[in-house]
Amino acid sequence: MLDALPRGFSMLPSFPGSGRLTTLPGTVMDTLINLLATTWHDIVTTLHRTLASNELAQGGLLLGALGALAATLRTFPGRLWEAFKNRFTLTLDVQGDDHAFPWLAAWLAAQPVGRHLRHLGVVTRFNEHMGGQNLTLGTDRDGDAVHVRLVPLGGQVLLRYRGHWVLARPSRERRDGQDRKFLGYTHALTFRMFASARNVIPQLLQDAYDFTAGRHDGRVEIHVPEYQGWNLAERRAARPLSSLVYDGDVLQRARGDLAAFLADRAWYAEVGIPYRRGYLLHGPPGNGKSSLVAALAGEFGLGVCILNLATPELSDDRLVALLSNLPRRAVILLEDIDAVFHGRAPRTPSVKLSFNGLLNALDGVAAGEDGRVTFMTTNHLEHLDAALIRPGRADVHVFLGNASRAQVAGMLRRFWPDVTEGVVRELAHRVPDGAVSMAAVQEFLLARRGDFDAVQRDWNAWLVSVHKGCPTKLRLLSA
Ligand SMILES: Nc1ncnc2c1ncn2[C@@H]1O[C@H](COP(=O)(O)OP(=O)(O)OP(=O)(O)O)[C@@H](O)[C@H]1O
Repeated sequence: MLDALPRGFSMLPSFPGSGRLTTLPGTVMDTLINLLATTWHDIVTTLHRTLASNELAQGGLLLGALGALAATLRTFPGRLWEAFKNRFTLTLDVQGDDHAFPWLAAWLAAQPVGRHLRHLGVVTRFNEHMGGQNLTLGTDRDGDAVHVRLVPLGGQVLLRYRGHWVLARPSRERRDGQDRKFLGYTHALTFRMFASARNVIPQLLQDAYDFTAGRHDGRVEIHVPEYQGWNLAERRAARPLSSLVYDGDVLQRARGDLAAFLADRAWYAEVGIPYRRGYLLHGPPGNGKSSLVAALAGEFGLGVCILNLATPELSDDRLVALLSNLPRRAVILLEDIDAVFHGRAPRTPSVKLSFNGLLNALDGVAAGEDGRVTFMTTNHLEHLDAALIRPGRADVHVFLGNASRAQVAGMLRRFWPDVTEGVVRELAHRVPDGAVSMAAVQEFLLARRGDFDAVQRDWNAWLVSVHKGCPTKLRLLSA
């Protein structure tokens, strides 16, 4: 049939316009077809002649064919497995920055087969929920136990869950920023199972959640930003609220307000108000702003996400992502906001965040059902733009000033509960109201821990020394 076609080659006529093949005149079509057929015929004939007369070419072809076959056979099981996986199995992926990750990781580590995971990591700053094997190495200077934990980072195990086979695989990937700067690791968990196991996934999630829920041990989890999510940096023993001494009913009001907010979720939804509350703690340094946040968090079993707004890595977009990605039951703490903006202007060129970006992020959608509790602290209320601290962004303003006499007395009682009330009051009375910070009082008492005579002996000299540069207060003191 091909042989019957005319051979030869002739120049194609040029066609005006955008003529398509179907519009070509019949003779031109014929010429084109003939040309293609002739070329194909020539190729086949040449190949045939070469192979018939050249053993080397024959061998080469055979080797090539065998190579192709071997390659196909080699990849065949993999491709068969891929096809099988796609057809009959399903995958459940959980990324490390997702709230469900610690539940599932802990659940997996607690399964008997979890012990067979072969890629382990050692962590000393860990979340109980990470699961793994806890090792106690000794005690530190304070007598607190020093733990490390072996956590699964890789490998895979096959386990049986509610009558289904599940292949579980923890993994982690290195994350690099610009110029290959190491940013940390991204953790993930993959569960692969037969498609028929789809209906046990909700139960698996429920079991993992139940496994970790209610395990709160009273420690406050401190989170720091990691990329667009949060990383558990530390678990601190919660500070009891009773260990803090504030003036008047400051503490009770702050506690009551937060308690009411946490209990009011349904009401907020009902009246359509975004479920969030902002607290502004202001006053001179060392008077318990950060301590109050930590103590309230411990009291209500909340975590604390500490965010430094001045860091050059914090852009407007990243702040929005971080605020909408808070861990469950965690408050956000923006410390020393006056160090970032003076009015609306950034204090240093390294601050990437814009003032409007901060306002928008604070106004953004509250994170999930948990709502959002924001604490801002500042030593200089007067440096802050009114827009930042208006109700809606900072609903409750709490002033924590220097120690009042009542606070000094309270601190003395904490250190020496057995000292008579008369002595405590007399010592406290010598301190002018608002003249020293609570941190300074604490430091003085700590240095004389267990030696009340030294406290009485050094009290006046100490007051004079902390009042250097404050003549009015000194006069009061010596009066
Ligand atoms: N009202 C208080 N009651 C008991 N201890 C206090 C009080 N205020 C401060 N302290 C003690 O002083 C130290 C410093 O307190 P904290 O860091 O909370 O102060 P701050 O107001 O946040 O300071 P800054 O403004 O410098 O960040 C803490 O160790 C804390 O125990």
